[in-house]
Amino acid sequence: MTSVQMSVKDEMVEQFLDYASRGDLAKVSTMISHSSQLLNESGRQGWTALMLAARNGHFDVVKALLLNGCNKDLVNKSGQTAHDIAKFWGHRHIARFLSSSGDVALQGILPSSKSTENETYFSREYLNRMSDKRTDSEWLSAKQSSPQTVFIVFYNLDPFVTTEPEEVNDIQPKLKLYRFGKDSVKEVIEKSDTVVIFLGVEKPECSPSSPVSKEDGLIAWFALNTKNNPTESLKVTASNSFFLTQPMPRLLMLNEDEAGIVAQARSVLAWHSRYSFCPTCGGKTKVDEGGYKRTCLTEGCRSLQGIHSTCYPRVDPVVIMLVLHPDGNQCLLGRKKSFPPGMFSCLAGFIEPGETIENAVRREVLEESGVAVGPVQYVSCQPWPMPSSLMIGCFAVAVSTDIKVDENEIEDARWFTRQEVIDALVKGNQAVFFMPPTQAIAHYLVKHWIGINSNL
Ligand SMILES: NC(=O)C1=CN([C@@H]2O[C@H](COP(=O)(O)OP(=O)(O)OC[C@H]3O[C@@H](n4cnc5c(N)ncnc54)[C@H](O)[C@@H]3O)[C@@H](O)[C@H]2O)C=CC1
Ligand SMILES: [Mg+2]
Ligand SMILES: [Mg+2]
Ligand SMILES: [Mg+2]
Ligand SMILES: [Zn+2]
Repeated sequence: MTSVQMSVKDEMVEQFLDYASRGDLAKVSTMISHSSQLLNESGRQGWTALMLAARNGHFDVVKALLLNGCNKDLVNKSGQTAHDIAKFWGHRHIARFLSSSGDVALQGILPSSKSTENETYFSREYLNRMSDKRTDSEWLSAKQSSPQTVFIVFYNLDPFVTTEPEEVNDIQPKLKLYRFGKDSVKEVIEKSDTVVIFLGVEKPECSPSSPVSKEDGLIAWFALNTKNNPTESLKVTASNSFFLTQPMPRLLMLNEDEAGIVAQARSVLAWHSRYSFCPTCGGKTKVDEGGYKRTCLTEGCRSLQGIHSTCYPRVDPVVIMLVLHPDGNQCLLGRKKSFPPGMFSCLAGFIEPGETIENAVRREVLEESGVAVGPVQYVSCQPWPMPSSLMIGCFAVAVSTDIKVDENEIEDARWFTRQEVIDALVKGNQAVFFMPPTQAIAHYLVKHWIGINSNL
């Protein structure tokens, strides 16, 4: 670095420290938004902006610095932290604030994080997957021939469902997976293009009234997918049964137990339908381990040496985030061109290789909306079997508020006030905008921020 560059930088640091010391929040915030590296810079005697703000009792500046991710554990040349300094000079509220955990810096913006796991649609584990049985081919084939075993059938990844007789005329009837026995699916299973996967066994508490299988008391579930319309050969008894086309939004009409089963089955079956050949050599493969592996049939293929991820079902992690305004009372929602008119949702994006959840949140929000994000907090996740994503739901706090939409990705993004969001949740499509359905994690994140019981 040249001496001219050095002095420009020194001058900036000097000015930044001066603003922090004098409690000029607006100037401090502007400088951070241009250069976040200033946050941990120090001047004379190793004093940082946080220490100077703490020394002079500027609580709002201390909060802003922490919110932007400055390190509160740095020490000056006398070995004092910002906390020590605040305590020494009698600013007890600042000292208390600095001594509490990092999360407290976000108080009033982020809702308190609960340690309990939050259930979302598609996330319920109705079955015990019993992965140890996937390699027990004898056990698997005994289960496939057991009269108690349940088969669910997909045709081009659309599940075969039925409606409850009394619900047929409802505007939006609840759908149920059609549970076939082994004899009804015999012909379909024998077809060469059919893939059969083992899903698991019913947990005892799930099936109190089901007949118990005589071999080991476990009722197994399998799913199969075929590319040829199997309606003829499925000995269907119920007339109000059909293949559920258009997964979105119709897959959201199942009950919670079955939504979890479909999340598992459809994702694995979609993987089979897209990866029929070996990704390493392009050769033919065979289905192994109850449908949880595809093994290459080409002798000497590299995928046969050691363990390779190409042989196992894939999951794509996606971050989905509710970005909160620094004032704590607005949130950022966007809309894609493909959304129904009037609908806004959380921003979302695929995690890229070599990226953390937090960095993916910051990158996607910046790319799509131009808003810079500081702290990120994980909230909950949701399997999304279209075809095989895991939606990782987060809250994120914005550190800049100007919006510049990337029109290639989204059509619009806006800050909505808490009241506008409450109206959208309460009034549905009578409000300024409307939200995705309750089953989507975007809906859940917004409700969770507002503090409404997410089961309502
Ligand atoms: N459950 C929910 O509440 C919501 C779910 N979503 C889902 O989140 C997912 C990701 O959101 P986007 O905004 O589309 O992501 P995105 O913002 O990363 O943009 C999508 C683009 O990323 C590229 N891409 C990178 N990796 C990809 C992969 N593994 N699969 C497909 N495309 C990939 C493609 O060019 C694609 O057009 C979508 O599948 C969407 O259905 C989105 C919003 C709400
Ligand atoms: Mg994107
Ligand atoms: Mg996106
Ligand atoms: Mg992306
Ligand atoms: Zn191969």
